[in-house]
Amino acid sequence: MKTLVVAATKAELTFLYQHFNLQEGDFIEDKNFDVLITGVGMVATAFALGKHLSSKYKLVLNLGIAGAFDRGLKLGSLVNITEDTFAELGAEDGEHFLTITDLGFGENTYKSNSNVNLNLPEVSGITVNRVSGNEKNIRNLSERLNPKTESMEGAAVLFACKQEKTDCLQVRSISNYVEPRNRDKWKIGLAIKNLNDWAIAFLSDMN
Ligand SMILES: O=C(O)c1cccc(C(=O)CC[C@H]2O[C@@H](n3cnc4c(=O)[nH]cnc43)[C@H](O)[C@@H]2O)c1
Repeated sequence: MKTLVVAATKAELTFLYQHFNLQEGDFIEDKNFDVLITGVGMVATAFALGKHLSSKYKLVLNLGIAGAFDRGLKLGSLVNITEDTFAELGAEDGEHFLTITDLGFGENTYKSNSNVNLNLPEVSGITVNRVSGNEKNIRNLSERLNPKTESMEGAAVLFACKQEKTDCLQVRSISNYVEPRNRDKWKIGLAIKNLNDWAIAFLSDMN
């Protein structure tokens, strides 16, 4: 059985493509693992996984960059996001937020699930449609959910894996802090390099 590597953009896997000499394209089948590029966001991710996730995979490995709420996480450092929440899924009730669980429509938090020990800091994250860049919104999210990271896909991957009963891991590299938007401070290159170095070693060791 194979591993399915899932990322939002090909740019986030640049060095992995180079190292394993992968062909161009958004779904690549290699000897020991396949790669799926979903597009940015939870809708694109859910759609792509709906098309490609199947029982032929023993593990889904979600890779990407992420924002950090926790200033203790260094830019370029890697985290194992073991729990991820759809932060906006629910209803506003004045100043109060009702989750879909409060509304009686199911879960909004999903966990990763694997026996593999990654030896990376384990954190909980949130998944959003809109990158947080407004002080009041950031404070509300922190108080309500106490997340350490933020991405636009993570919870969708964990959700799909739960539906398909497939083991999954989410490893992300911190590219920026969650704060009022200042793109000049983002360290995307460093985050992608460190993420790819880790992923190349992990996938090489597995096989
Ligand atoms: O501009 C570039 O060079 C570049 C290269 C590769 C990827 C990007 C992206 O913007 C990827 C979008 C991806 O990043 C995740 N992300 C990163 N930081 C945050 C955040 O603070 N809040 C939410 N999501 C974040 C997200 O998962 C996107 O899919 C640019």
